[in-house]
Amino acid sequence: MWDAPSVTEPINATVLVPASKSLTNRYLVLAALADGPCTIHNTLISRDSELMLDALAALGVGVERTVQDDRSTTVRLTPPAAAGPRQGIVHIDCGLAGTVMRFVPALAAALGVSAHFDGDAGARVRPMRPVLDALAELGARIEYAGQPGFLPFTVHPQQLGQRPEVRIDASGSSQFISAMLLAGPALPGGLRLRAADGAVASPEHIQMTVQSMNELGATVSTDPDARGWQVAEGRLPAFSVSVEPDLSNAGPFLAAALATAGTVRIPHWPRHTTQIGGRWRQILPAMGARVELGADAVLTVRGTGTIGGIDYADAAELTPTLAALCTLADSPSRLTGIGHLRGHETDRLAALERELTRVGATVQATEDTLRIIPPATRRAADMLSYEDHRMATAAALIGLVTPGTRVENIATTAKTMPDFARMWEAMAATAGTADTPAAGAPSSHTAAGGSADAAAGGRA
Ligand SMILES: O=C(O)C1=C[C@@H](OP(=O)(O)O)[C@@H](O)[C@H](O)C1
Ligand SMILES: C=C(OP(=O)(O)O)C(=O)O
Repeated sequence: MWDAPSVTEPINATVLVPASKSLTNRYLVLAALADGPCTIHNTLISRDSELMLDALAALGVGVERTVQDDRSTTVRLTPPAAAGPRQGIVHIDCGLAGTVMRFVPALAAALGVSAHFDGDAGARVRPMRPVLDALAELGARIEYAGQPGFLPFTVHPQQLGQRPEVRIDASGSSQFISAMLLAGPALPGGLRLRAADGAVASPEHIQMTVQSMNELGATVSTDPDARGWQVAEGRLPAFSVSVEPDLSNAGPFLAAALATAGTVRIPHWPRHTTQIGGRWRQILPAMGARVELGADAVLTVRGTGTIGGIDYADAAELTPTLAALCTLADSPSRLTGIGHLRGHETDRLAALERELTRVGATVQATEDTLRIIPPATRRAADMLSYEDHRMATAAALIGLVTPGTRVENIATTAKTMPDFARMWEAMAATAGTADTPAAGAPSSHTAAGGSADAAAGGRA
């Protein structure tokens, strides 16, 4: 149990947010398909990215890392010299990382490596079937060790062949589509992929995959209806890239500005991004904040003391933070189109319903919607995190303005932000300090009452 810090005055912090999990793990996979060594600056170092690095090493990718003076990590990856059948079966631990459990089986199959996959207990119930069926359709053999369609399983690539078109049900996760697209350049004849009828989960993440691939020299096209994709076969040219800060993980810090009527600045905010966290720039003003992206790439969010409820669709991985903020609002909210979050780290709709009710909110979860009526008075509670980093950070946000809140297993934030507790405590410690313009150099502490720096992580 972690005693969440609480404040009674506005916070005033500059927060250096670590690199994006989604971009890091895409760049890592793509480096395995390049024609020479690749360099990834400001690589996220967290449980999910470590699992990906270990998986790539098991597939024959050379991995060297260097910690830079500014504490960011640069990773140099050397792809395997040639794809093709190898002796033996490699073992891959997916932890609870959706990007590892979905992206790596497709990559292993495309590289011709037989691999056994397993993960945390919570990973064994996350949906896998659509991507494994797609690999089977291309000629791989999938051997399930437990329940068919779930971890653990072994992928035997056999001889992958070409298909005119592969169809995938993407209603459970966009990662099924992303996995196949990322492996596409290494598949014989490339890939033509279509989403089967029905919803496509988290479409921003598919766009992120397509854009990252094209930026790094792959050839991926999207059908006009955004439900079909074509990937050309061919090794990517060796690349060097720098990872943006994780804008979804910026969310709880930005929300803290609203919760405390304070100010939070995030340096290195990309003006254009494929990250869904880019949407905080629209969501937070709609809830009453003042939001400004400066020419110096610092995003400044100022709380006004009023938080309005919101009716919002498709918040995807932003949902836990948003739901916590809705609990602090002065009017009800409705979050729709989030049914597939029931297959995330935990059933997030059920978990949010339970935990937000614990602090006094009236919460109703339907199959794909959350309705949240904020409590007249919040209760301090012991909030559970369900091995879910975003449930833990959502609880920290409530704790920031609800003295006595404790959060179970705050260490679960190591999935994407290992330094979260320290960063959050540093941010809380700025409560009551004077508001000053954001410092240009994010790591500088201003003397005597200036804006404190709750920095951690590296800069691009
Ligand atoms: O591809 C990615 O990096 C991700 C895709 C999304 O998954 P779903 O489509 O399963 O929601 C998102 O929620 C997850 O945090 C990261
Ligand atoms: C759903 C998430 O993670 P994963 O990549 O494990 O699917 C998430 O980070 O919100």
